[in-house]
Amino acid sequence: MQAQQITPGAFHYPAFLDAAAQERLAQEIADVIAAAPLFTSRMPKSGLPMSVRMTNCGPLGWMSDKDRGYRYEPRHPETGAPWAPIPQMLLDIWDELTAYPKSPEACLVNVYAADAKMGLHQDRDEADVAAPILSLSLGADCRFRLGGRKRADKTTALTLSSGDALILSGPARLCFHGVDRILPSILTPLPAPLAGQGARVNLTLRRVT
Ligand SMILES: O=C(O)CCC(=O)C(=O)O
Ligand SMILES: [Fe+2]
Repeated sequence: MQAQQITPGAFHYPAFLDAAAQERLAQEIADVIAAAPLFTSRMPKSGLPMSVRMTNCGPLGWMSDKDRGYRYEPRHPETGAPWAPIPQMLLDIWDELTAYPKSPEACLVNVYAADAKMGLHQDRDEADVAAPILSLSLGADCRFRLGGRKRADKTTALTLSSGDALILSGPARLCFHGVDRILPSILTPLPAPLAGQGARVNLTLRRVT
């Protein structure tokens, strides 16, 4: 599998998952959503809703609300149920692409409608920043933006497509990143098991503690 290094420590694997693997993953994620319904996180302090809807699997899940802000929780904020385990398929991909000695503890599932986006941010709610972040995308293309470790650093844009993997590791682990917009993608709907959920699904596997 050919990786393209975007910046030191940031590796893009275009078409890492073939169509059959995307379909299998979509079924796993549809099962995760059925067990742990999508919810809306809110920005700390302002309480403004995020445009993505989300859920999680794994011992911990990421969420945010007005009063307590960004954090990991062992239970779904609305149902109170523990998150389902991370599917074996994702644990295998983590081992293959990161070679990190510990398993991921959280898999955040972000579901983007065609008009959803995600502002430039760092993933820094994790105690373990030695571990990479592994991202997988399904469905519509997006314009992904990657910067440096300071918000004002120069950024580069790349397209993330269905089946792509992206790793933020080492010097890129704390780089700012975001999703400018979903690109029109009549040709790449979500795989069948996720049809109707939105335009794009992104998974991030994270080590937290
Ligand atoms: O959707 C993406 O590609 C990025 C998601 C992300 O940065 C996050 O969930 O922290
Ligand atoms: Fe992020």
